[in-house]
Amino acid sequence: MDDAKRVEDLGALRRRIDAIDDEIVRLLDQRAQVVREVGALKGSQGASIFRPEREDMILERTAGLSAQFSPKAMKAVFREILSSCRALEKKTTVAYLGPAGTFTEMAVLKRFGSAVEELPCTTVPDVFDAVENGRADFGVVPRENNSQGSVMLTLDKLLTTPLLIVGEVSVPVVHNLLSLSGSLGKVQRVLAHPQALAQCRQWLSKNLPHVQQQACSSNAEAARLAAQDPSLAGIAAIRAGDLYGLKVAAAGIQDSCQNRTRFLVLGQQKTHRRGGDGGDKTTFIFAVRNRAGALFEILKPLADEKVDMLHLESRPARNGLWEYNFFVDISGHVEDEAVRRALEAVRKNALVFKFLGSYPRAAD
Ligand SMILES: O=C(O)C(=O)C[C@]1(C(=O)O)C=C[C@@H](O)C=C1
Repeated sequence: MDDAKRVEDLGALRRRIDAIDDEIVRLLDQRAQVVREVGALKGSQGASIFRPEREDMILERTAGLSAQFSPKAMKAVFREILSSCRALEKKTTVAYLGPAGTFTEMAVLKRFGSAVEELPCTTVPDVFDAVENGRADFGVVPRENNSQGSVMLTLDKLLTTPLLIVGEVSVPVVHNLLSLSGSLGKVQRVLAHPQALAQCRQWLSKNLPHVQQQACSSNAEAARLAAQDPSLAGIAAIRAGDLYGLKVAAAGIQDSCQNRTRFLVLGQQKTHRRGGDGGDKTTFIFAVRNRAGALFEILKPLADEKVDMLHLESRPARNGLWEYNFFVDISGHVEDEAVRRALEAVRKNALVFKFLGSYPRAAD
């Protein structure tokens, strides 16, 4: 085939691609038009614009439709379509534990897509305050890491906040050693959030045994500082490295390759039932009087109603009496009859009871 023919063929193929792209945009515009109508209808009923359970259904349904693309690729495309469509209904502001480049920001992007106004906050309580005071529509905070356990500041705020949990996001935690040079030999001090230092302990003691370690308020802050001094390296996500112009000195240095963090999405309005097997999750807090069999008795209605308990955790009630608040995650939605009845029974027998929300369970 001569060069002229090849250029002609390439031109023809690209013209076909352009025509298909025109069609995709035409369909996206059509979708946007319908979403605007949904927005107007919901606005007139005072219904919430963000419907995570509906978005999850769309993401899952469309993930399996393509003959060419993987479910992961389809989800990435539709996440952004949903994000832009939602923004046509209403601008959404999301507060999160910042700065930009943290895993919490990655959780924001995974749940909401990029068509949101981001409000980075310096502490977990600040995120709660931003949503409680109406400066943000939603908040995203870390709840639990599967190797380091619970985030106490989040649990403590859940005890008193009027907000509800409206969703959860699970993010794989991949730590990287980032520096200006990208050379391991030049690193004289490693900076990171204490959780990240703990999650990379074995790697650090094996590969940088004599290098000093310094705790920072966040991994993104560690990356920011590393960008100012060539002798420093920060442990952070690749995204933080991109933001601060750092190179990768070592990738994937976390000790567990299963390392994930679960984040909670906080909001003002209840989330509707998604349904399906294991599709929803409900979280509540209770306290009981300290006597024999109290915990067994209060949880018995869950067993009676065949409600699956996913997580049980205690925190000191801080009243000086060695009493505890219990944080519970169960499978199902409060709109499910069995869950409603079980929660009613728990509420009746508890000294303290606080419903924190029913929401779609993170898919991965
Ligand atoms: O179905 C809705 O309630 C919509 O507002 C539409 C839509 C969408 O783009 O499909 C947009 C935002 C919601 O979070 C869920 C879905």
